[in-house]
Amino acid sequence: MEIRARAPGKIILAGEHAVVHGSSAVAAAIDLYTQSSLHLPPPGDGGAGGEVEVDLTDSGLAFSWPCSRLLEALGETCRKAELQAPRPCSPEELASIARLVELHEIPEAKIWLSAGLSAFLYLYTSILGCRPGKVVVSSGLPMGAGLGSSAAFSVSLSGALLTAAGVVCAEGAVDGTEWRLLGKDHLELVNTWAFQGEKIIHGKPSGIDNAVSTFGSMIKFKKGELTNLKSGNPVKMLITDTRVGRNTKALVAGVSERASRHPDAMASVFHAVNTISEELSSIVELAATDEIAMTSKEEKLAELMEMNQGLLQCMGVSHSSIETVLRSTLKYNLVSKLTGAGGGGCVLTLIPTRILLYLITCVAFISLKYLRSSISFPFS
Ligand SMILES: Nc1ncnc2c1ncn2[C@@H]1O[C@H](COP(=O)(O)OP(=O)(O)OP(=O)(O)O)[C@@H](O)[C@H]1O
Ligand SMILES: C[C@@](O)(CCO)CC(=O)[O-]
Ligand SMILES: [Mg+2]
Repeated sequence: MEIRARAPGKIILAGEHAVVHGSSAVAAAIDLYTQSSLHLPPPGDGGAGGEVEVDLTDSGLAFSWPCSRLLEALGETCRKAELQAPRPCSPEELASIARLVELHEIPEAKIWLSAGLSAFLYLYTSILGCRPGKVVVSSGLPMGAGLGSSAAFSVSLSGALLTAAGVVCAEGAVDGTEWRLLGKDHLELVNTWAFQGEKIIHGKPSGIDNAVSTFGSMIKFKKGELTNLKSGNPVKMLITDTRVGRNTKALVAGVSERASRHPDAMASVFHAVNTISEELSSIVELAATDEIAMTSKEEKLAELMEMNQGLLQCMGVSHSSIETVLRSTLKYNLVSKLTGAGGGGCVLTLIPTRILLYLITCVAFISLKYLRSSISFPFS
């Protein structure tokens, strides 16, 4: 049996980090996905002699554990958890899982994979027990770059595993693709499991990344509550990857440490971010119908993104590579902000309609010129 599930990455338009401390944030799914393909041998095949395998195709590494070894190390977990209500991974269980991951020598340059492997082992053994199987993971998302690769990993894995366990199943088709969607209740369950995976990778996630990866579209998120945002006119964003690697867990911990050193100052920063996210989400929802409204909507969005970036600098999560992108885009009067955990990773730049119209006019002008010269050429 083969089951395939995919989940998208995301951008955060406003509110990252502050959302961990209770502020609102706004995020949107993007069309880059992580896919998990689960292969299960027929029941009775492999048995206690079988293995649990994971093939991480993007990093070119594969890992496996004999089922008997997993059963010995995890005992209770391998008797399968209550699937409708996942329990958090206890520190003892996490320590046992870490020892299982350490059985493999992961190259130093790819040691960051160990968090993803721990999340994999937790989700696999909690949902399917210690039965043999193989998962192949592939992704179009850059890993550790602020586009929610860890959440897409946890959501696609949870989707495939819960489908195999028979507790969720796909319903309607996604327009124009071979993919089918899960119903609302099933998505809720996938999201709850994926959040447990995110906790293993991130330490203290707010839940925004797994929520937007599970439910898609554009959302406002505050203290675990999700509101769908209906955006009339889509805004265009350019995503620049600084290619500076960083780790969300460490950055989130750094902000919490700063907050405990300067509680009042940081509370004001988080409050300001909350106001920005609230205002941004209401602007997004304003149905812009004519050109003037669209322009003023973009101007407001740009200003709010600029203010949010300033507050992210206050939190200590910007980086010289991010500042270079900010300066470069500012030369063209374009506003940018980091997205996701910062410290490197990706930067968003709002591309206003005026620039798009300018680009379209340039392309039209160039093709017109080319057309004229190609027509006139034979006569000249
Ligand atoms: N396709 C994948 N294969 C294996 N591990 C993955 C994959 N995608 C994500 N991971 C795990 O997630 C980690 C990256 O998560 P991290 O939260 O640091 O960055 P991100 O999710 O890309 O960015 P952000 O959280 O800011 O949106 C990797 O180090 C790895 O452990
Ligand atoms: C930095 C953060 O706010 C967003 C990471 O994409 C962490 C989180 O909310 O879990
Ligand atoms: Mg992440």
